[in-house]
Amino acid sequence: MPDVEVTGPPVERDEEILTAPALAFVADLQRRFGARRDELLLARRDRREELSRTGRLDFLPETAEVRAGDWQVAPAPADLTDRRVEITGPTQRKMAINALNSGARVWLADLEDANTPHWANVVGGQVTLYDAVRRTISLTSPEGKEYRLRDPDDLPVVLPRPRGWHLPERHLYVDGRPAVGALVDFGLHFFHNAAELLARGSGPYYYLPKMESHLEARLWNEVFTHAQAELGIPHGTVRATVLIETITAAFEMEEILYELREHASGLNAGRWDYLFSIIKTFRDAPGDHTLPDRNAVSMDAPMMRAYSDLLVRTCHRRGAFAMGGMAAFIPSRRDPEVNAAAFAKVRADKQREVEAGFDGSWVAHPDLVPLCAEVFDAVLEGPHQLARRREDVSVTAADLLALDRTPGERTEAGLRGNIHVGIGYLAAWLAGNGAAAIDNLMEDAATAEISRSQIWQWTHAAATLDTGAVVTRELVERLVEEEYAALVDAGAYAEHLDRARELFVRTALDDDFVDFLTLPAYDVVVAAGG
Ligand SMILES: CC(=O)SCCNC(=O)CCNC(=O)[C@H](O)C(C)(C)COP(=O)(O)OP(=O)(O)OC[C@H]1O[C@@H](n2cnc3c(N)ncnc32)[C@H](O)[C@@H]1OP(=O)(O)O
Ligand SMILES: O=CC(=O)O
Ligand SMILES: [Mg+2]
Repeated sequence: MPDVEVTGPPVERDEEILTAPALAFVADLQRRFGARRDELLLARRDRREELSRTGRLDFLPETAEVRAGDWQVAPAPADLTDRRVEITGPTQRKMAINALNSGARVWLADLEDANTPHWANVVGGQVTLYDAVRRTISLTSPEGKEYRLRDPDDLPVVLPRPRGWHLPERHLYVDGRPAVGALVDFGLHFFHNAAELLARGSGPYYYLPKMESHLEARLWNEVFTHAQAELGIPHGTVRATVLIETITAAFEMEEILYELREHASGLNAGRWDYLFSIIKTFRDAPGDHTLPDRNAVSMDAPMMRAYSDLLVRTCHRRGAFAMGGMAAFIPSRRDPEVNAAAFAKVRADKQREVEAGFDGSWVAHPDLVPLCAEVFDAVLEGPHQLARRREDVSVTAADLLALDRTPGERTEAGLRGNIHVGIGYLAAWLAGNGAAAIDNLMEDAATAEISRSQIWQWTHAAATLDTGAVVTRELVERLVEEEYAALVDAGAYAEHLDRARELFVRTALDDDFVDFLTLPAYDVVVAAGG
């Protein structure tokens, strides 16, 4: 068996991305850092087991000095000082061009929540990013529509988001083992583009998802340090914005910034994975940790406010940007009523963020870029509001864990919605689309995780609904049949619905809780040769 083996199907222009030196670079990352990543995943499991026994979590005593210390992250590079509007989206070519033409300051090029790791997306995404860096990206759609960069000299800064530490890349083997997906995504992008970006006055900048501890941030820092040295890129060129989207990471915001301080740009309030993490972490802990309907948990809930305020305070104290998250409401160019409702809700969300001190925020659709810009323009006096230190904020462990003070009810409509979205989204995912609009909401891997984990928790806790009905396996199975029938009638992704239902039922109901929905879903993709 060769040291490095690509087992994925052929992808257009893969020979430009999977070159021998690029694969050697990724293999080197895998050999140096793969074992440590495996250890960190095991540590996650041990910690979760402890949390499920105690139901308690606190700031780490062993890192008190870091929290008390006087340090700052590296100053922002010139092209990353104004981040008031960031558009997110998959690296599919048409959407990439639309994102680059959207007027946003940053495009989060998503290889994660909004992406499925079909080999065609993994390699195709790298081709898109390669062309985007060099301003050569264009497309003629099957309908004959021409897509070109409107102004190649004035484009958003591109921040790819590699996969989280948990996902393997099962189409690329190093010494007989699947490489770590995150190292493949980062490694290929960095290898092909770091020097080119520098030559163009920018740099290799990334979003880092789903970390659960500062030790995981330390590993990323080691990867950056090594990758830069290996390619002769000056130390400290990389900039990373870390999503604080797990409950354990919320207790280690300072430590995560500290580990990455020579490469850190900011933190982002990834509210959807954060909710998933809360449900997952405390799903079977002693006491009642159930939350109301997914859509009832707003950013005004005390625990979400505490999380968001702590993030702004931590960032600004350390000279890092505080980035807002995603309001899931998607505008519609066809339905004025839906459009108006989406605009009003997104506006309220962005208003809350700018008032809380965030320096910018995310939108999921190009039509929302001007709205987000308008809200931040009205408040920001310069490119950011780092000077607002938020010293008024004081957040305790109890504030972050105030699940029981979250207003809202558990309803049958909520339960049904979780099933509808979960199966509908998984069908899209299996077809290769990692983001979908379902009932005018943006759904991606993070929101689907909430749907299935909430059902797991409600069922295992025998939670009661507003009707007085108890959530049982039988009730869920009956609603699954009904929602499945509705999805069949609707006709979208018909050939994937059976698999999607099977995956959903398994991950929402089996006693053995799967850490990530995308792990068994990826098995299905790989088995189908995708
Ligand atoms: C929890 C988190 O991690 S959030 C971040 C991850 N999630 C995401 O990034 C989701 C981003 N958003 C999307 O993928 C899309 O907006 C969807 C799938 C939700 C909806 O997409 P569509 O159904 O195509 O929306 P719609 O029909 O209104 O799109 C209109 C146009 O805008 C484009 N568009 C929509 N969203 C985006 C986007 N985020 N980036 C670039 N272009 C976009 C469409 O491609 C379409 O282009 P066209 O007119 O040239 O054909
Ligand atoms: O990645 C963002 C989130 O909300 O999850
Ligand atoms: Mg996320």
